[in-house]
Amino acid sequence: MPTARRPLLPWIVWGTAAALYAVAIINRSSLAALGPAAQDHFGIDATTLATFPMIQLFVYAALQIPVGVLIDRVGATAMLLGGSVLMVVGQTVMATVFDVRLAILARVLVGAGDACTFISVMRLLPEWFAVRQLPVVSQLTGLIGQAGQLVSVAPLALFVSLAGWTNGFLGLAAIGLLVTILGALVIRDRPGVGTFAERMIGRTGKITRNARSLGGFQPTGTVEIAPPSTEMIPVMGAPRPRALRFWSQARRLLRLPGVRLAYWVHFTSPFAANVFLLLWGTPFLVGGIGLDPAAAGGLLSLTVLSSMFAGLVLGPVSSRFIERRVWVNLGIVIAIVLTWCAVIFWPGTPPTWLLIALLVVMPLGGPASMIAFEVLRSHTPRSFTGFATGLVNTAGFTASLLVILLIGLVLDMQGAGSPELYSLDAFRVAFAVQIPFWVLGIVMILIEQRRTGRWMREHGRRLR
Ligand SMILES: N[C@@H](Cc1c[nH]cn1)C(=O)NCC(=O)O
Repeated sequence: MPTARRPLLPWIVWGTAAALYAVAIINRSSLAALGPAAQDHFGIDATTLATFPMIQLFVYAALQIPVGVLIDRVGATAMLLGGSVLMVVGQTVMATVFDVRLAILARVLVGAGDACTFISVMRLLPEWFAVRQLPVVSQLTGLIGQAGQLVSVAPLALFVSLAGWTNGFLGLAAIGLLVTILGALVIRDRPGVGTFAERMIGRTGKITRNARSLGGFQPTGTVEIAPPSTEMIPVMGAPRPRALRFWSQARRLLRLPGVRLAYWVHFTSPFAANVFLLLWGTPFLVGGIGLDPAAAGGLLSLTVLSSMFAGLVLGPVSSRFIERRVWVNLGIVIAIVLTWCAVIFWPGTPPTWLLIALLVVMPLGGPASMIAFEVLRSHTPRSFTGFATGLVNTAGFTASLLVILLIGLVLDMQGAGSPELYSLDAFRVAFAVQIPFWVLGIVMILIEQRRTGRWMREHGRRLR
C-alpha cells in the first residue's frame, strides 16, 4: 500500500487524545468557579468545600504510579478511555446526588479518571512522533489542557447558572462520553495496533494497517548510541511475583541519574502555580490583598494565558537547546522564587505591577515542568515509560499537595484560618512555606544534573 509522505493519522490520534486531556482538565477544575453553587447545592461550609480539591488531588497523586505501571501492561489507549469513563460516571454522580458523602465519592472518581489521562497521552507521543518533534507536541498538549482550564472557569459557571446544577454536570458527563466514543474509534497505542473499537470486534481496518509514525522506525530508548546499560537489561529466569517486579523496576529506574533529575525538575517547577490555581489564589487575592472577587478571577485567567504562551515558546526552545533544557527550567524556577519572595517580603501591600508580575511569572512553572518529561524520555527505555512518567508526575503533585496543606496549617496556627480572619501578613508567612521546597528542589536538580552529565560521559551517550 502506498504510504503518505506526511501521514495525518499521528496528528489525528494526538488531537483526539489531547481533547480527552482538555476534558479531563475541565472535569478537574469544574468546581473552581462553582464554589458558592456547590455550597448551595450540598448545604456545606467552606471548609468542607475545600476538601473536594484536596481529595481529588490526593487520589490523582496516589494513582500516578499504579496507572503508569498499568499503561506499560495494558496500553495507553485502554487507560485513557478507562479514565474518561470514570470521569463520566463521577460527573453523573455529581449531577444527581445531594448527599455530600456521595459528592466526595464523585470527586474520587473524577480524580481517579483524571489520574489516567495525562500520562497516557504522554505515553502515546513517542510512538507517533519523531524525537525532535516531541518537546513541541508535549507543550501543545499542555497548552490544550490549559484551554480546558479556561473553559472550566467563567464559561462553565455561566452554563451552570443558566442550565442549573444537574443539567450543567450532566452536560459535562455527556461531553466526556462523546470524546470517549471518539477516542475508542480513533486512538491507537502505536502504528499497526488497532483502535479500541477494532480490538473489540477483532478486525483491523485499512487505516490501522497503513499507519506510520512521523518518526519513521524508532528503536526503543531515546539516547543516541544505545548499547543498553546492563542494569536495564531484564534478567531472564523464573518469573517474579508482581510486587517484587515492581520494586526491582523502581530500583532500576531510580538508579538512573537522568530519571532522578527528571523527578526533581518536576518537583520544583509547577507546585507554586498549582497551589495558587487549585486553592489558595482566590483567598489570597481577595482576603489578603483586598481585591474584589471579579478582579481576582480576571487575574487568575491571566495565569492561564501566560502558561499557554510559555508553552508555545518553550517547546521549540527545549527542542533546539536540548543540552541546556534543564538550565531553562532552572532559570524559570529562579524567576518564580524571586517574584514570590518580592511579594512575601514587600513592606505593606504589594503594588499592582508586582502582583501582575507574579501572575505572569508563576504559571511558567507548568510548561517548564514538561521539560521533566523530555529529560525522562532521554533516559528511560520505552517499555518502562508509563511507570517512569507516573513516577515523575507524582513529584510536582506531591509537592503541590504538601504545600496546600502546609499553607492551611500555617494560616490556622496564626489564627487566620477562615475567610473573615484572613490577613495579608498571615498569607505572607503561610506562602513562605514554599521556600524550603524550592531550595530542596534546586539543590537536588544541581546535584542530579552533575551526576547525569557524569553518567552520560561514562556511558558514551549523547542526548537527542
Ligand atoms: N505541568 C503540567 C502540565 C502543564 C503544561 N502547561 C501547563 N501545565 C502537568 O504536569 N500536568 C499533568 C496533568 O495531569 O495535567
